[in-house]
Amino acid sequence: MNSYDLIVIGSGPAGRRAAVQAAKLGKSVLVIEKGRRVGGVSVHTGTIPSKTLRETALNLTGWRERGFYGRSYRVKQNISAADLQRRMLITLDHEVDVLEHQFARNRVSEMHGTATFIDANTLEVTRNDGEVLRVRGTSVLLAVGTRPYRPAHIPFDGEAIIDSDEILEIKEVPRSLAVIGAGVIGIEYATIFSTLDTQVTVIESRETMLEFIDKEIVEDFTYQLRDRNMKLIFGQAIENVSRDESGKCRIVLKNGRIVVTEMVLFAAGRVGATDTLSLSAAGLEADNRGRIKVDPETFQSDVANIYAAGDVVGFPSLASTSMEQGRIAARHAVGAPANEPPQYFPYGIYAVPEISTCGLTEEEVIQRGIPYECGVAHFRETSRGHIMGLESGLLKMVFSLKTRRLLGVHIVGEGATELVHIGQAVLNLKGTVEYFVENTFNYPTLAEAYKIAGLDAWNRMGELQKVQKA
Ligand SMILES: Cc1cc2nc3c(=O)[nH]c(=O)nc-3n(C[C@H](O)[C@H](O)[C@H](O)COP(=O)(O)OP(=O)(O)OC[C@H]3O[C@@H](n4cnc5c(N)ncnc54)[C@H](O)[C@@H]3O)c2cc1C
Ligand SMILES: NC(=O)c1ccc[n+]([C@@H]2O[C@H](COP(=O)([O-])OP(=O)(O)OC[C@H]3O[C@@H](n4cnc5c(N)ncnc54)[C@H](O)[C@@H]3O)[C@@H](O)[C@H]2O)c1
Repeated sequence: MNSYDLIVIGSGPAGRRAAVQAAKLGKSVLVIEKGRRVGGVSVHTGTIPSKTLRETALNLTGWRERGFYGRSYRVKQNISAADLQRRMLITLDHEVDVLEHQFARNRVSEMHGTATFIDANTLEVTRNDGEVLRVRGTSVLLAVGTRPYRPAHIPFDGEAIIDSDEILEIKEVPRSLAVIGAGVIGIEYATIFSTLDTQVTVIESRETMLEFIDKEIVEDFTYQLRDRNMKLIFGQAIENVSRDESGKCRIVLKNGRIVVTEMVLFAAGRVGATDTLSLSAAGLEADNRGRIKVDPETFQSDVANIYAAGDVVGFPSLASTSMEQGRIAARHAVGAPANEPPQYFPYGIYAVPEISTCGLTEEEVIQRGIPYECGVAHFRETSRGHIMGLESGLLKMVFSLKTRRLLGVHIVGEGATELVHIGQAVLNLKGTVEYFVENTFNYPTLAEAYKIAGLDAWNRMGELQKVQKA
């Protein structure tokens, strides 16, 4: 039986960073991946395919140019599902190639098969060709991720009633689509398909969506979606979903309303992929959503030599945070502890338009009783916004009145997921409103919105200070 310092189960963002980190520290590492190719959900069914689909849809529809040329402007008429998938496959191949090369040059061993525990140090791997073998690890990292939640009462058929894995393989772009669940996945796909002129209806059982995002940003976002005719139904549970004789999907809501569409995307959460691991053999157990409890600083589970990182440990379930969790877990596992990560990380929602946020929302600041001031800039106030023909886009910053420090940055609009990093740096370096007022920003850029929002807040905060000093 082969032995390794660290065995990593899963080759998604958490697994891959962990494996390379341990290898860089001179440890022997094995990655076990049940998929045919490495990369995990992130590369094959989640982050990268959905973001590539988004980029393709925006390019082929000419979405970004419509501010100038009107809503009927198209780069390509009749965009097909094949058009959308072509670019995705090329991107995925490239991602896998980069990853394989990383593993090879860092001497990380790979095994393709499904891992199950025999005991806390021993794993049985059923390889994809049927062969079964055992391996031993001093430490084991569970980076098995999640899969779509598929409740029994939804009649998934892989064709018209689908989950977020299956949406990547559709044969035609639907004329109408109902998206059940206004979480990040649901909202990203709903808005992407809306750019393709699909009539989209979003059904969400809660009264609002994206509750962790600053309310003013969600309001602006919601207005934009409604303005382009997307139907948003909040506070409505689903009675049943079916297909009629003509193949159309019928969604009956608890209040009796019926929504009829060509396709239904069920995107109401995900569950940890822990059911095939035989966790009990290692002395571990998962919660009712398949997730594993860990120490938030070391990612060590209740069993000393077993660690878990990435989506399988729950919030925030991002590729970005999973990578960092994997790296930290690997360092602890091989006895080279890492520093704690900075307090604030960015969250990017690749809807159309993008949303990105870092730090405290205005609602959180109020809840904590912190005296504060906000600064706001509209992208249409920036020269870059004019050049790009932007009609929308909003950047908001929240500052402490007492310390003048930036507490949170919230953006909706073009480039939000890139722009947020300026705010993130100031936030984690404990910068104040003066940073934005005193520094010069490239012109014309969207980043100038920081200057405008900073001045907006400072004008009010400055007056307050003078009064206090007097
Ligand atoms: C549609 C969608 C869009 C997303 N968009 C973004 C985004 O824009 N930005 C962002 O930061 N995050 C995004 N995410 C989230 C991101 O994909 C996840 O946070 C990330 O993939 C989690 O990484 P992970 O390492 O935990 O595991 P995963 O990427 O889930 O990979 C786990 C791997 O483990 C393997 N595995 C499972 N069980 C076993 C076993 N028993 N034996 C062997 N192998 C096993 C699986 O085959 C899989 O390859 C998105 C997710 C989805 C679904
Ligand atoms: N851009 C990104 O970073 C990105 C993109 C996609 C996914 N993700 C990650 O993937 C994870 C999973 O995303 P998700 O959107 O599937 O899950 P989620 O749990 O975040 O959202 C599910 C939504 O569906 C609603 N819902 C649940 N049951 C329902 C029902 N029966 N009818 C109507 N609505 C219902 C919930 O109230 C919730 O709003 C997220 O935690 C997220 O971090 C990140």
